[in-house]
Amino acid sequence: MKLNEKPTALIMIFGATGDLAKRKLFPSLYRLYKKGKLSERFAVIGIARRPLSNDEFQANVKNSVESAIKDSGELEDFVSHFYYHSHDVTDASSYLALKSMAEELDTHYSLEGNRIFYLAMAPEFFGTIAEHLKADGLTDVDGFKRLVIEKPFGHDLESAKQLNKQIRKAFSENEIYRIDHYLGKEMVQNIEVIRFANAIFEPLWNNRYISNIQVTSSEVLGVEERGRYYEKSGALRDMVQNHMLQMVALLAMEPPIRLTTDEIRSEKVKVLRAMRPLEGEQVKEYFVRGQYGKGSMSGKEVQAYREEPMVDEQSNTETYVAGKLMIDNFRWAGVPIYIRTGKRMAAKSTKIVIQFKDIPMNLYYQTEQTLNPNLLVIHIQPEEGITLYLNAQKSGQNMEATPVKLNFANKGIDGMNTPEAYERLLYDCMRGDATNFTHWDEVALSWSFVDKISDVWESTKEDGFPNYESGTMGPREADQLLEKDGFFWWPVTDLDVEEC
Ligand SMILES: NC(=O)C1=CN([C@@H]2O[C@H](COP(=O)(O)OP(=O)(O)OC[C@H]3O[C@@H](n4cnc5c(N)ncnc54)[C@H](OP(=O)(O)O)[C@@H]3O)[C@@H](O)[C@H]2O)C=CC1
Ligand SMILES: O=C1O[C@H](COP(=O)(O)O)[C@@H](O)[C@H](O)[C@H]1O
Repeated sequence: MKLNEKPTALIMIFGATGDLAKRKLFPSLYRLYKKGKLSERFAVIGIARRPLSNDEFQANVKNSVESAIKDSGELEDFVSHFYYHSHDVTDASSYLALKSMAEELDTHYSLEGNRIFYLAMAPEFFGTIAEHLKADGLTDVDGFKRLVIEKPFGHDLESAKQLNKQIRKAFSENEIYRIDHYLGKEMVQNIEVIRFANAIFEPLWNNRYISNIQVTSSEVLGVEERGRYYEKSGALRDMVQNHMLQMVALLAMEPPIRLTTDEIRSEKVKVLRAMRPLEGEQVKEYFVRGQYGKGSMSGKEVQAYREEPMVDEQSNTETYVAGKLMIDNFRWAGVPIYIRTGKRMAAKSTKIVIQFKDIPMNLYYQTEQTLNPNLLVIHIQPEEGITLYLNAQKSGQNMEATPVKLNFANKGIDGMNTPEAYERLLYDCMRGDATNFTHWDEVALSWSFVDKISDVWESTKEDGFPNYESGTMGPREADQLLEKDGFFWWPVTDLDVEEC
């Protein structure tokens, strides 16, 4: 399907009264509609247990769009495409009613039998829903059928395999769209373009010129209302297994022979296969875990993780992870890729810093001082852009090198907000482009890497928890992880350097 084509489909959202649907899915569908990317030939069935009429459901959709988007208009037309079906997904008898509703809407909107099943529900229901969809004939369609699955995809490799087996009974691999919303972010998608469309970077993108890479995704928010889920997940499963490893795969992969879904995925898989697995004692050497204690954030006292709702007061769950990854292949041998992510940190920031190796000698002026290394910084969020830190002679200075920066701010170009990750991903799914969704092989490899770490962490209680104060950048051990290699974490705030 071409980029400007307007897809036609019936979208069934399971979990349509939940938080994700309200905050992300409805506003994203609205943006697509408003931009003319959805044809008039679409319909949405919202599915959840609570009884709602179509009118009540449409009012909910309207409210959620209005709260997310300031200048929303044309809402009546938009919400008229939404229908509601009250249904307990564990109740086998109610799928047939859903089927006849789907068929009516298919005819009414001429949807050509295209169906998207979006599972915005707790993962324990994913397998059951997929099996019922097949058993009751909802997947017997003339057009395409696609299953969109939210994270977490399993709790470990074993449970992920089980889940995959269940959903594969009803959908083939190329009909499954596993969401990793980081892959929908503008600047995450830009990693490939920065690397493969610039003659100045690709030749340097290897262990001869890069000394280390740092990927940070820090959050200011704590665990909020998600204690029940987070207690079983922790930062390793919640962020590292998916978003962090996906960013690493994009940074480290070889250029694909073509920009097709299969070729890109196959290169990412090779990176994940080349990641050095960690066993036993090595986990301690390469990974650091943390848990936030109380602290002060923007002048307000906040409570420790162990005091959050639905969290065990002796919890051993990590809210912070820092790690060193080694990709044992020809391009990356010897280059550490450091990752860190955590909650209740000093700033909300996702950033990638590529630190280049020092030049062999400093010819300039204060030769006893080393020059600042060249850095390429990819700002994923909240700001979006690229900064290149160079050394240059400042006017008036004689043969003296000073650090300067070249800045490209993505949002500064036309003042427009870049599309929400979910907006892109929904559109991609409707168009049948699975490039920015994770293939089963990537999921499996990520789990097998992460499982080794969680096995060790779960069998050894961390006595020092909580080990970082809310409002800081994590535990001291995370700094030591880099210090022992002769590096340090670059700050997530901009370096105080003059712009050229
Ligand atoms: N919220 C977010 O920002 C994010 C969420 N996710 C993932 O998205 C999924 C949904 O999350 P979220 O929206 O936060 O969850 P919520 O708990 O807010 O919503 C759950 C939804 O499922 C429905 N539901 C629960 N049990 C049943 C049942 N037996 N039959 C039919 N419907 C049922 C609920 O409605 P009712 O009670 O009326 O049945 C509700 O609509 C999860 O997998 C989560 O991990 C992923 C990333 C971000
Ligand atoms: O998937 C998740 O991501 C969010 C962070 O996403 P971001 O787009 O705001 O960076 C995280 O808060 C959440 O715990 C996790 O489940």
